[in-house]
Amino acid sequence: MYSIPYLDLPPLGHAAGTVQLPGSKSISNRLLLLAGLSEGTTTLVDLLDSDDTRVMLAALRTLGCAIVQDGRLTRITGFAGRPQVASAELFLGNAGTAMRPLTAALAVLATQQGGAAYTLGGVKRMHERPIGDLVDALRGLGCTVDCLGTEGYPPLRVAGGTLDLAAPVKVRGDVSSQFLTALLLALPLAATDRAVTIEVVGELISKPYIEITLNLLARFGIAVERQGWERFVIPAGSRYVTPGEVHVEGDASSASYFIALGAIAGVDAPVRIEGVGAASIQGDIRFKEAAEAMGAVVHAEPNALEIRRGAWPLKAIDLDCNHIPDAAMTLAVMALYADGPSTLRNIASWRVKETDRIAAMACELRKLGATVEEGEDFLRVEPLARFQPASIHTYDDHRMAMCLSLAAFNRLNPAGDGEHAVPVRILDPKCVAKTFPDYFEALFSVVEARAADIPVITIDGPTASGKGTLSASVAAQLGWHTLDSGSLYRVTALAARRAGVSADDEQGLAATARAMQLRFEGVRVLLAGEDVSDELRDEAVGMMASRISAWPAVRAALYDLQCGFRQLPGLVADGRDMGTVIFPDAGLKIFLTATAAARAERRLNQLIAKGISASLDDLRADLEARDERDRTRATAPLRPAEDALRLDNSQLGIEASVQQVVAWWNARQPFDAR
Ligand SMILES: Nc1ncnc2c1ncn2[C@@H]1O[C@H](COP(=O)(O)OP(=O)(O)OP(=O)(O)O)[C@@H](O)[C@H]1O
Ligand SMILES: Nc1ccn([C@H]2C[C@H](O)[C@@H](COP(=O)(O)O)O2)c(=O)n1
Repeated sequence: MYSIPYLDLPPLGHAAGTVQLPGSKSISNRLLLLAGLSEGTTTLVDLLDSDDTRVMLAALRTLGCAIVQDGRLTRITGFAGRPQVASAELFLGNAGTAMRPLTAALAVLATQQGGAAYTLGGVKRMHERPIGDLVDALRGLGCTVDCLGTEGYPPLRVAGGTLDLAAPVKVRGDVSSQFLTALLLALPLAATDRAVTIEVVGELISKPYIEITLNLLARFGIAVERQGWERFVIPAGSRYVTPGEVHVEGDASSASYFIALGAIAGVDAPVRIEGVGAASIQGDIRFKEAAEAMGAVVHAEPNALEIRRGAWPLKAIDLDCNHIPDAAMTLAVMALYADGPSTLRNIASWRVKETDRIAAMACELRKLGATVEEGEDFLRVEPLARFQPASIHTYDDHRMAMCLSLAAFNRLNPAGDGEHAVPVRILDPKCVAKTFPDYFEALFSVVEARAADIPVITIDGPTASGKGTLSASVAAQLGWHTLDSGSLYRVTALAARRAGVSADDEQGLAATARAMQLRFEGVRVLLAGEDVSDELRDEAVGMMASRISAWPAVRAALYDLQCGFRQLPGLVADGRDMGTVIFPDAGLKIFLTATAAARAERRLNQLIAKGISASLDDLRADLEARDERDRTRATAPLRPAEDALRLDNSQLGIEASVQQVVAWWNARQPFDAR
């Protein structure tokens, strides 16, 4: 996951490959609650691991469930309708799928257990999301529910009361279907002696989510009788019975981003999505039909989808999106690539989600340059001929981040010239943790970008100037990859030494460099499967690396390997010739220096930390000799690129150096501060 303030997406190109979807959030949190309420142990396979499921798991633990997580399996031993604690304060983040059903379940349980009292709260936005319709329904049933802040909003306290099930329980269905889901999940706890009827007031929205609820209830032994979409009867004698093992299918809403990706960029080969398909019980699977209406070519298997681009530009649509409320957001961004204005209707529920998604989507699409009309319950988006670079606010809303990432395909824009392309900055990218923590990693694994579009910062300089340290920290701040090019010369030196190849044998060394079987695992370097990272830092290996790196054939042998590190979303490369030879088109080049005295002292401290003693004078003499050789060799000598910025960190701390480089980088980016 990218836990950084912003992630810049360079202009992206074609897409192909396979994505494994994380488990469905809606199914995961429903299953967790059902397992928690049941007697016995339920094993959930491929449960979603995200912010929203973590708060549900924590709440269930607090209430007395035993939970064991073991790889793909989560085993939950339920509290069988009797929480182990009579009072608890539950923090539920911004997870509506936890807040609503837990409120209902605990309100009902609190009526059955004298003295029980539970409070349920979350983050600030959760306290702005209405829950009044559910509170009214529960109070109508005889539960005692207090709103601790604003009436009709969390935080809530449920405590005591007397259930009266004689009359049907009434609940509004036109703001959020989660209120009905909450009652459907909670009321089997009360339907022991008599059937309980729920009546929906108003037109029920998001019906597919109710189908998921009914489907999962059935698996736990509760066969709800549905009478149209107005009445639901929970049979007398209801009792939750664990089905044993349940597999969590992939998240159909999350699939929408990759379906869109195939429709926009699946040009030569399809994008394959595994984990969800035609057999899905999730309503958002019908996003597939909306994408097909826009031109996508979709091949559906029971548990997988393959998507290719069909019509291009995409076809504009005018669609009632009530049946795919979450996935429909993705259509708003696809509309930028369409052949006319697209209208998404019946989406009023967007306004009470993680953020007011109609307002947020309109605002962010306009930043890209789009013309957008926003109504109480609709959004009309015109195709965009020329995208503007934009810094996208994500409103702590995972779907805003994932949808807007699709704007990075603007190089493919059918109304564009194929040349004009802009990056997209996604602010607070870690908000995807709510449902899809590794979304951006998954995206980068199936998309391509022109090498020239992938940003590079080079950091060259003499030995022990702090290149590696600076490079790693800048890369961590930007979410980029690193290339420690010195380690490639060092590993060549080590491989040659082991193979008995002389430092004077240019062709033998080049052959050694080409034949090396290397693997990089983070900062670790593996040579023929052996982790040689520590050995590479030997002073003798460094000295030999300096000698062999003077040979043009050795440098040529390592050229392609180094270029291959230029991968999405960006690269910070350090060495001697990064800015002059390997990445001459880098967007920012730094020449990092420090006095020989400072560098020798840093090296000494490094050795002392490793328990190795050395003389400061010897170290200084060695590094000066190495610098001299690196500077004076004929091929790719150590020198600043003409357009490099110089940074002397003799007196500048690591953090200050990092902030300086990031500031230089940002000053060159096209994003404004909106
Ligand atoms: N600005 C700084 N101030 C003080 N110490 C620093 C600074 N930058 C780096 N160092 C320290 O200097 C030492 C050498 O840093 P580093 O290994 O990053 O240098 P390098 O240029 O990559 O070296 P080499 O060329 O040998 O690979 C490390 O112990 C590091 O913590
Ligand atoms: N781009 C590079 C990187 C390194 N070298 C050579 C010269 C250095 O003395 C030696 C070891 O590098 P270090 O790990 O100390 O950065 O490798 C080079 O020629 N070009």
